[in-house]
Amino acid sequence: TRSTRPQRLLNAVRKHATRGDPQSVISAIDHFCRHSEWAMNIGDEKGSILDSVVSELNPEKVLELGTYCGYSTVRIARLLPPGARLITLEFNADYAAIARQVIAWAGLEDRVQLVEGASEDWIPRMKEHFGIETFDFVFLDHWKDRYLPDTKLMEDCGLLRKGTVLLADNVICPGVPDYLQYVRNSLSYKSCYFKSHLEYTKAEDGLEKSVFLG
Ligand SMILES: COCc1ccccc1-c1cc(O)c2[nH]cnc(=O)c2c1
Ligand SMILES: [Mg+2]
Repeated sequence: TRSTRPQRLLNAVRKHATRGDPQSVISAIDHFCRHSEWAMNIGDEKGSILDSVVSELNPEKVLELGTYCGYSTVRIARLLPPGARLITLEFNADYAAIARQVIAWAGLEDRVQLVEGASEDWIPRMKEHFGIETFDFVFLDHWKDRYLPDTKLMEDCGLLRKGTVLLADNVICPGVPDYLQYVRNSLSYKSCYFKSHLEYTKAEDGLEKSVFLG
């Protein structure tokens, strides 16, 4: 049977990246997506913005919504101190299977917990199942129609605290108008837009950074 694009992306990581070297995994995926097949990783341009937000914040507890092949998981986890924890939720079992292997190739499995399932099922279980009180940083990169309901669900579950930072991918392309309107107009958030480009293309896209004010 034909291989899938995520499987071909993993093959490129195994062929070109060094085990235990997260930067080489990132570079191998970016090279594959620029020169072989486009894939919906955040990419190197928006990825540098993600890096700067994470480095400035130094979060202990991180939630990622939407793992895909684990590219942004590796980008974030490589910047975390060994005691920090990143929980990443992926609905698609095939993507999750590839992501586990990409994360392991980068040598970051000790900091990452990949959970398969729907965000709306797992967000209410973060406290009792993972012993999480609140998150310091949340990266939203999953289904665009889930950004707003999942943000409201995290608020209702008490998973956000004064100063928690939400960073949302694709706020222009494909776009998340309802989420943008909410975080930009709610008195509970201080929001700002980082203009960039859709991964590996010249199309406009950007990241929205929103600080929860409690
Ligand atoms: C399957 O659509 C791929 C695509 C096609 C055209 C434009 C944008 C996207 C796109 C880009 C992304 O960074 C994404 N990140 C997370 N979940 C997505 O569905 C997603 C989609
Ligand atoms: Mg994205």
